[in-house]
Amino acid sequence: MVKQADLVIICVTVGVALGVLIACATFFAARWYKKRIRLIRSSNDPGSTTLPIRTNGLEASTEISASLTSSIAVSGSDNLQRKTHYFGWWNHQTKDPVSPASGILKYSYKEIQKATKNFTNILGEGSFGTVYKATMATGEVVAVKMLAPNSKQGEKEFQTEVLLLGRLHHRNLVNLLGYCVDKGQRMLVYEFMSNGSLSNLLYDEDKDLSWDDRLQIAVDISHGIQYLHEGAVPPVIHRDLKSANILLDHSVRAKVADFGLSKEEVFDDHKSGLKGTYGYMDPAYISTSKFTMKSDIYSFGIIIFELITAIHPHQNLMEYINLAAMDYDGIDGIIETQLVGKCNLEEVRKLAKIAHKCLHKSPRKRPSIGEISQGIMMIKQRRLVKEDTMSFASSNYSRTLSRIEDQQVELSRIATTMNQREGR
Ligand SMILES: Nc1ncnc2c1ncn2[C@@H]1O[C@H](COP(=O)(O)OP(=O)(O)OP(=O)(O)O)[C@@H](O)[C@H]1O
Repeated sequence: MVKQADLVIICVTVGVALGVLIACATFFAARWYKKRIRLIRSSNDPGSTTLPIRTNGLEASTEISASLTSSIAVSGSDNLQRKTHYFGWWNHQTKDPVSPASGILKYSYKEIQKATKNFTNILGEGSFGTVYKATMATGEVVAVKMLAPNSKQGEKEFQTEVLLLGRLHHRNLVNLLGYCVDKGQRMLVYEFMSNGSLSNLLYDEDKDLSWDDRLQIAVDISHGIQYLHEGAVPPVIHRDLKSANILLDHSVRAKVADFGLSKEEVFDDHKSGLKGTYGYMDPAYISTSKFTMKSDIYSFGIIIFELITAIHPHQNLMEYINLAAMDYDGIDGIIETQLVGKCNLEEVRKLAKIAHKCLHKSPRKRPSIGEISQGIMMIKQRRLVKEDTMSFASSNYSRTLSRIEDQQVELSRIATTMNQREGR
């Protein structure tokens, strides 16, 4: 029989255990409830939902709206088009859609009108609209892209461009300085790239691009893409890499331009919803409609071959590449004539090999932008080491030569002294 005292002890123990259990349950339930409330609040406030852009040694600087990045970031499918509802908050805040935190300036129509001399100084024309050269009140020279009227596609691209570029900064991306939403017009203000586009430089008659320039341009582009793919969090896919979207500054340093400007009209298969530019488009994307970082890599491979051959992808570049791939030195036969005899063939072959890997049929087998970047840098560095070794060798040789000359002078001096003594 259980004694009464034991019964009391058992009851107290069970009671205490039950109390502790209830206290724990209440504590965890309260924490879970608080967390949920916080999550609901933040999801209702797009402005506060920001994800950091990782610097990763790639010179990123600010933050990016989560709602935007989820539509731009890597997904493997055609997210950009499907997730346009994320821009809903933009449409409800048309007064000043860009957060001041983005660090870009808002201009009035009048300011831009004055800076462009009433829109007379045209730099070029793209599917987005006309691009003007402008001198702002501060004296700064900029490029102004004016959105063509009634362009729905352009409207979306405009939003993407302002939101994304306003927060992505890298020395190899064309910097967005400001924007204008005024008098029914939408404009983007960029840093001015005085040497225009790579395609203009490659295909204009009076261009002059040395092999060194081209190698440096390849390095610059790779760094721009590396920042997008590996520096930004979440990663960003450009989707329309081509020589026309690579701009060059006064010292022929290259920057990647035209983010978020998907151009349906360039590729005439509207039904498929494919975006990009014919000739640069990854065949795997065409067959699967899945756009990945490796599709950007494919386009970059085409740009590298343009740098080597100055053959436009619309002029059977792929056929020349395939022919050249049959021999180790096949690329020698399609190097742009301007470069023949003025470039290091070994370097050209190495760069072509990297470009070839970018065009691999299977996207998975294409290298990452980090690997490509490293590969191109190695071509440059190897040359520098060679030059260093040669100059070291030649400086050693001249030092030995001058030592021999010194010794000869000394010997002849001794001989003269001895002769003089003997003569005395
Ligand atoms: N930041 C800039 N600085 C100097 N010139 C520029 C700048 N941006 C664009 N341009 C000039 O304007 C032209 C048109 O540019 P835009 O980006 O609108 O079109 P695109 O890229 O050539 O073609 P598409 O938009 O059809 O792909 C370019 O070829 C270039 O010469």
